[in-house]
Amino acid sequence: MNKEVGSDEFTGRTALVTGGGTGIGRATARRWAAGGGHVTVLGRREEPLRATVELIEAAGGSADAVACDVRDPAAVETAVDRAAERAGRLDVLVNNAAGNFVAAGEDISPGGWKAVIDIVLNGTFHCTRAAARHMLDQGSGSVLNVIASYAWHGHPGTAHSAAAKAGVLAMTRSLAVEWAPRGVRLNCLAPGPTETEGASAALWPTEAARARVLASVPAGRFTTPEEVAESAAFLISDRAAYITGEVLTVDGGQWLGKSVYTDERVRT
Ligand SMILES: CCCCCCCCC/C=C/C(=O)SCCNC(=O)CCNC(=O)[C@H](O)C(C)(C)COP(=O)(O)OP(=O)(O)OC[C@H]1O[C@@H](n2cnc3c(N)ncnc32)[C@H](O)[C@@H]1OP(=O)(O)O
Ligand SMILES: NC(=O)C1=CN([C@@H]2O[C@H](COP(=O)(O)OP(=O)(O)OC[C@H]3O[C@@H](n4cnc5c(N)ncnc54)[C@H](OP(=O)(O)O)[C@@H]3O)[C@@H](O)[C@H]2O)C=CC1
Repeated sequence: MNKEVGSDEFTGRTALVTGGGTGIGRATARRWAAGGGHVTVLGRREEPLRATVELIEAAGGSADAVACDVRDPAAVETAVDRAAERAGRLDVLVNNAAGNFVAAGEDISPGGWKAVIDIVLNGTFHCTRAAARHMLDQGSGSVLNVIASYAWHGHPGTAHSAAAKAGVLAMTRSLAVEWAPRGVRLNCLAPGPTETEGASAALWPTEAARARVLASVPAGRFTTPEEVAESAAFLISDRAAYITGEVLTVDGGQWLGKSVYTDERVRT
C-alpha cells in the first residue's frame, strides 16, 4: 500500500488532469508521469495538450490528450470513460481547469458570472461524477480539486471565482464523507500566486498589479507550477491515504499574512 517515494511511485496507475495543457495542470501531469503513471490531459485547445504529451514522452513517460470542454457533461462523460477504458482503470482525477478575470462585482455580467461558475464549479462536478463511477466500481481512487484560499476568506474583484471555489470546497468535503467507505478520497489544494501565463494575463497583467500581488506574500516570492505540483503529487499518492476532505494551502503565508506590523516593527 504505502509505496516509497521514488520514480516508480505511480507505476501501473492512471490519472486524468483537467487543464493539463498549461501551468499548474501541465506541471502536475508531468510530475505524475515522472512517477511512472500514465496521464490523460484534458482541455479545450488541442495544441497545448499535445505539447504536454510531447514533453512527457520526451522524458520517457506515458501520456495522451483529449480535447473537451468541462462545461459539457456528455462530452466529459465520454472523455472520462475513454480515458478509463484505454488504461483499464482510473486512479486519480485532478480538477485543475479554471476560468477567471478581475472585475468589480457590479461589472460582472450574467454571462461572465455563468462562464466562471460553469467552468470551475459545474465542470468540477461533471468531471468528478464521471470519474467517481469508475473509482467507486474499483473501490479506490483519489480526486484533487485545485481551489484558492479566497474560497474561505473571499476576495474583492473575483467574486465569481471565489464563489465557485467555495462551492468546490463544500462539494469536496461532502463527497469525501460519502465516498470514504468506498475507498475514494477527495482533497483540495489551494496554491498562492503562481507564475503561469493564464494567471498572469487574467490577474496581474501589469507590473503594478504584479508588484501588489507580490507584496501580499510574506514569503516574498511567487511560487512555480512545479512547486505546486509537488504538493499535488503528495495528496494524490498513497502517502496521503488517510487524508480526505482536507485543504492543503501552498501560498507562502499569503492568506494568513494580514498583520499590520512589518518585520522591522516586530523587531523594534
Ligand atoms: C488578483 C488576485 C491575486 C490573488 C492571489 C491568487 C489567487 C488566484 C486564484 C485563481 C487563479 C485562477 O483561476 S488563474 C486561471 C486563469 N486562467 C484562465 O482564466 C484561462 C481560461 N479563461 C477563459 O477561458 C476565459 O477567460 C473565460 C472568460 C473565463 C471563459 O471564456 P469563454 O470563451 O467561455 O467566455 P467568453 O465568451 O469569452 O466570455 C464569457 C463572458 O465573460 C465576460 N468576460 C470575459 N472576460 C471578461 C473580463 N476580463 N472582464 C469582464 N467580463 C469578462 C464576457 O463578456 C462574457 O460575458 P457576456 O458578454 O455577458 O456573455
Ligand atoms: N496561478 C495562480 O496564481 C493560481 C491558480 N489557481 C488555480 O490553479 C489552477 C490552474 O491555474 P493556472 O495553471 O494558473 O492557469 P491556466 O490558465 O494555465 O490553466 C487553466 C487551464 O484550464 C483549462 N480550461 C479552461 N477552461 C476550460 C474548459 N471550459 N474546459 C476544459 N478546460 C478548460 C485551460 O485550457 P484551455 O483554455 O485549452 O481549455 C487551461 O489549461 C486553476 O484551478 C486556478 O484557479 C489557484 C490559485 C492561484
